[in-house]
Amino acid sequence: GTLAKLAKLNISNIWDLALHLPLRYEDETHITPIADAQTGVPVQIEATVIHQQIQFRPRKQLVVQVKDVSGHVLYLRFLHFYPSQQKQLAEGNVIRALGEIRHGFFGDEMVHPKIRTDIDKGLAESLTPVYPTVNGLNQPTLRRLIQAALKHLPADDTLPAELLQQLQLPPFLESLTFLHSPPPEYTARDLHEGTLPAWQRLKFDELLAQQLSMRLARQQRLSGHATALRGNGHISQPLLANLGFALTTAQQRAIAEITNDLAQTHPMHRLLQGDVGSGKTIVCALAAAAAMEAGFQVAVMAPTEILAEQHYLKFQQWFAPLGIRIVWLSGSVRKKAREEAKNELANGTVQLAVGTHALFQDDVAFHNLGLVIVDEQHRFGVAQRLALKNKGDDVHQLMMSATPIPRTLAMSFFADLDVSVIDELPPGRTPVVTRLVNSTRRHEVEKLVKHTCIQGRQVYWVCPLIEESETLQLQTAVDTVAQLQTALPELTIGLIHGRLKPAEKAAVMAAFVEGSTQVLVATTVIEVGVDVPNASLMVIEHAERMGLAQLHQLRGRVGRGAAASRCVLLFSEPLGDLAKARLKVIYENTDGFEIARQDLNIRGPGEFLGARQSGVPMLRFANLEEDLPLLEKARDLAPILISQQPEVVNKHLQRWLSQRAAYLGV
Ligand SMILES: Nc1ncnc2c1ncn2[C@@H]1O[C@H](COP(=O)(O)OP(=O)(O)OP(=O)(O)O)[C@@H](O)[C@H]1O
Repeated sequence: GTLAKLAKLNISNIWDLALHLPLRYEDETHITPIADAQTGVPVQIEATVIHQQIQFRPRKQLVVQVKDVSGHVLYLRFLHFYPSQQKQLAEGNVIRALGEIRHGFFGDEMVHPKIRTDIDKGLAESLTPVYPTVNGLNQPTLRRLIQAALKHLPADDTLPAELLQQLQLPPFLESLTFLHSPPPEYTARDLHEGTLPAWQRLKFDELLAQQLSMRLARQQRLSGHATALRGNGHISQPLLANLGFALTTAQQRAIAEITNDLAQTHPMHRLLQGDVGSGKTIVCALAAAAAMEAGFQVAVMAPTEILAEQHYLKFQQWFAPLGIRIVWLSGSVRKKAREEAKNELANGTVQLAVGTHALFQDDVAFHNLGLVIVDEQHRFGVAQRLALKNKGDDVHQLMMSATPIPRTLAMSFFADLDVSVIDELPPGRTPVVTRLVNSTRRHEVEKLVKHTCIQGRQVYWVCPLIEESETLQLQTAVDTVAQLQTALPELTIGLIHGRLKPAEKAAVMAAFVEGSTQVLVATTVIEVGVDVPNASLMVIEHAERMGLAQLHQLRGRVGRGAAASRCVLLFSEPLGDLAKARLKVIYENTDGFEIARQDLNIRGPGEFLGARQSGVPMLRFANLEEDLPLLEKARDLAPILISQQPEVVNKHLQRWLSQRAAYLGV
C-alpha cells in the first residue's frame, strides 16, 4: 500500500523521505477578513455559510455563499463535489476556506478552496508544507512520515563546519528541518526564495555531488589506458584535396584538438559542438581518417536510423573513392547482411562502420576498434549508453552535438567532457530571413515557392508533426504534395518520409540534390543532416507544434549556400503561451546558442536534454539558470576536496549517490 505509493515518488528510504521537499506552503496561521483579501494571493478566511445551491449553468456545480465578520460575501465554487462536502458546507456552519480570491462568474469567489470545519482547533503555528504526491497518499500521511524520517537521520554533516562557515551555508539537517517545518515568522513568499540559506545549502550539496562524481569519472578516465592513434595523412590529405573548400579556422582548431587527444594513451572524451551548418561532419570524418590511418577501426553511431543514414551517405561519398570499405548496421538490416557485416568487422576487413545502437549489441565484435563517434549522444537511452561504455571503455570517444548546449549545462552535465566548439560558419553565408505566417495565408506562400523555383532555387516543405499517428502524418504529406502540384503544376515535386525503404529514400534525396526535383515535401525526416546548398526556401507547417531545437535544425537546412534564404513558419490559431514563446524566440534569433539558452529557460534542463525520455534524472533542487554562482562554487571546490579531503568526498557522495545514481554521468 503506502510503500508502493512512496515508490512511485521515488522514495525508498529515510533519506529519500527527508529530501522530499515541499512544493509550496499553505498559510493557515491567520485569518484574513474577506474585505482585506488581495486578489490572486492565497488567503484563509473564516465565515458562516449563508446559502448553498447546486447550479446547472454555465455547468453543474456546487455554489456556496459565505459571509464573514467584515460583512463581506464570498462565493465558493466546486465543479466536482461529494455529498460529504455538501454536508460540511450546510447553511449556518462556520468554516475556514483557503484559496485565492478572484472576480468570477458570480462575483468575488474562490474556486475549489481547501475547507476546514475543525475551527475549534485554533490556527496553525507555522506554514503548512504541501508535498508532491500521488493518488491515495494524502498530505497528512506524507507529512507524518517525513517528520518521522527527520527524527531518524544521523545528525552529522557531510561537510566540515569550517568549510560551511567559509561558504556561509547552514548545516544540512538544520536546513532540511527548516524547509519541512518553517519557523512561524516566515511567510510563504519568503520560503519560495531560492536564495534562502536553507535552499542554498540543499542546492549546493546537490551540485557538489554532481561535480565530484564528474571529476572522479574524469580522473578515472585519464588514468585509464587507450592506444595512441597517430595519423600519417594518407587518407586525410586526399580527402581534404577533394573537398572543394578550405576548412574554417574553427574547424582547423577543432580537428587539431581532436588529433592531439587521439595521440594520447588515455581515452579521449570530447564533445564537438557547433551550430547548424557549421561543418561538423568533415571534422568527424577527419578524426575517423586519423584513426584509420593509424590502422584502427572506427564506429559512427547515431540515435536514429535516419540520422545514421545521413552520415553513412556522406562518409560513402568522401571515403569510398579513397578505397575505404564502410559497413552499415542498423536494426532494419536483414539477417544475412548483418552476419556479413559482423564478420567483416570481426576480422578487420572493414575499417569503418556506421549505424544505430545496433553497432553495440553484444554479438557485434570489432577487430580493433580505436575510435567511436557518437552523434547526439544525449538522445540515447541509459541502456544504450551503458552498452557503449562496456564496448569502449578504453576506446577514444568523440561526441557530436548539433544542439548547442548552454554553458551552464555544459559545465554541469558534461563536466567530464572536453569540448571543442566550432563557433564560425563557413564563409559566404547570408543569415536566413524568418517569417511567421498565419496558415490562412497559405496561398501566398505557394506563390513564394513558385517565385523561388523560377529563380532556379529549391524549396523544402515540411509537413506537420503528427505524433499520435505515423499513418496520418504520411497521409498529410501525400495530401500536401497533391495540393501543391495542383497549385503549381509546372514544378517537379518530390516526397520523402520515414516509411520509404533506404534505397527509395536515397533516390528521392539524390533527385533533390542534383536539382531535378524542385520542391521536396517531407515529414520531419530532413531534420538533421540534409545538406543541399541550392535550397533557399524552407516552409514549415504547424510550426507552433515543434520544439525550438527542431525548428532551428529545420531552418538550418537553408542558408547553407551563398543565396539569400528564407524560412516561412506557418502557424494555426489559437496559439498556446508556450507555442507563442517558442515562435517569438525562433523569429528573433538565428544564433543556435542563444536559442538553446532561451529554450532552457522555457523548458528547464530536464526536458532540454531529453532526460524524460532517456530516464536520466536531472537536478532536483538547483536551477542552472539562477544558481550559476553556486554551481561555480561547487565546481571550484570539487578538485580541492578530492585532493585534500577524500574522506569528505566519500561521505558526501555516499549520501547523495544513494539518491541519484545518475551523477555517475553514464
Ligand atoms: N570550411 C567550409 N567551407 C565551405 N563549406 C563548408 C565548410 N565546411 C563545411 N562546409 C559545407 O557546409 C555544409 C554544412 O556542413 P555540415 O553538413 O557538416 O554541417 P553540420 O555542422 O553537420 O550542420 P548540421 O548540424 O546543420 O547538419 C556542407 O555543405 C559542407 O560541405
